[in-house]
Amino acid sequence: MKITSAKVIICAPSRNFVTLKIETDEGLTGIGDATLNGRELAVASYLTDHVIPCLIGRDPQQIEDIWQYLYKGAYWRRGPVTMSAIAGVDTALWDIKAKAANMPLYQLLGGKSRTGVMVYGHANGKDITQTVEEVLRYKEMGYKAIRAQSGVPGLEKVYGVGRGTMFYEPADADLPSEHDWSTEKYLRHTPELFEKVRAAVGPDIHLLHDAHHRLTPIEAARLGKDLEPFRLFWLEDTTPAENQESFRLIRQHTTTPLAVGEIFNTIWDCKDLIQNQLIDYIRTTVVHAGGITHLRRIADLAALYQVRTGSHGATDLSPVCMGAALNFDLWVPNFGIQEYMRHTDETDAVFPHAYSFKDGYMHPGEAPGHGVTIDEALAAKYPYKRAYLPVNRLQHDGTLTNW
Ligand SMILES: O=C(O)C(=O)C[C@H](O)[C@H](O)CO
Ligand SMILES: [Mg+2]
Repeated sequence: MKITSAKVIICAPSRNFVTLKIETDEGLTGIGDATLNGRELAVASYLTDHVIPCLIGRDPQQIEDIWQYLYKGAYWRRGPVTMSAIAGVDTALWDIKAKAANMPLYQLLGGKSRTGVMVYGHANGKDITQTVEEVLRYKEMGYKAIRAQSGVPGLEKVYGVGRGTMFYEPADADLPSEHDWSTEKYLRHTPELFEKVRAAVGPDIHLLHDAHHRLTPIEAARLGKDLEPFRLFWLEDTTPAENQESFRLIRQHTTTPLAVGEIFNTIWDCKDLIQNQLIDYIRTTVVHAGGITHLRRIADLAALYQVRTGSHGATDLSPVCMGAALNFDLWVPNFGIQEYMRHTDETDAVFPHAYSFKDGYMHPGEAPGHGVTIDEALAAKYPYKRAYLPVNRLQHDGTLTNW
């Protein structure tokens, strides 16, 4: 089999997505997600200008060799642009291989290890009362695990709290909008939020929370400690994780399980965290961590240390990524949970898919490949529209901080 052509499809049905489509001389095609929120065109250029010319004529069945060729061959390794581009190729090649085998991708990976993929949904509200109502609504919809985020008194806009309740989209402007931030206000508010949420929802629902990289290690340690009575499934992204060592300090102070990794691109970003057992869940996902081939390597390392997976699944990861991730999740032995932030109907129409949600669990479906396709004619009706994530400034003096 040979790769005869490949192209990048950029579309914006509700938000921007970058999709790589690979065609072969045997008529089989595969697609991969290569979306990098706010930097979409950089990955599109990386693929079109630098990767696609290297793919033509290669055997798409040699997934590992192509992965190594793109990773080592660039000389400049790692980084979100490179690894999202490699992920796009890798996902499309696994799609082709599974279609050639006439199997859903999870079968090719080793078959299913569980009956369904437990997912967590996003409940958020402008204040505690509204967030509690939302958590109960998610419970009613069948979710077994729910992430709770709430507006903070005295702050105008807070990460995780959108205008709508089902489709939160933080990349909301063609230049970054500016939010204000106060760690003191957030740390005062969040334990009360979880006290109320836990009391309302009962002991059996898994609760999660995302601090979105905003705290120092000692602040994170305090939050983890304050949240212990409410038995969180995980506390996510407490500190900017470039400094893997900082997790040691957090760990010394709290038994609240820790999750990190949505902005990691390779195994090198999480190697120390895993080997030193400083985290409980690794959140790397297919599109930003080099595809199925590399994610499998990360999960295997994590398994040695009883660290479980909890892949990122926000709306800026396309349904193509979601389909691939669900196949991975159904197989991976050390699965923990999968994030599931629903896409809009417009997005779902552009990316018809075999996966489905029922009673808190998802299933990738039985279609050969990863089970997601793209309606190119429909995609063409939604051209790229620049959209950036916000930035945060400290409320008291305007210093730029982590968003
Ligand atoms: O879903 C999450 O946990 C996020 O933190 C979402 C991120 O803000 C989003 O993917 C940024 O593009
Ligand atoms: Mg997050």
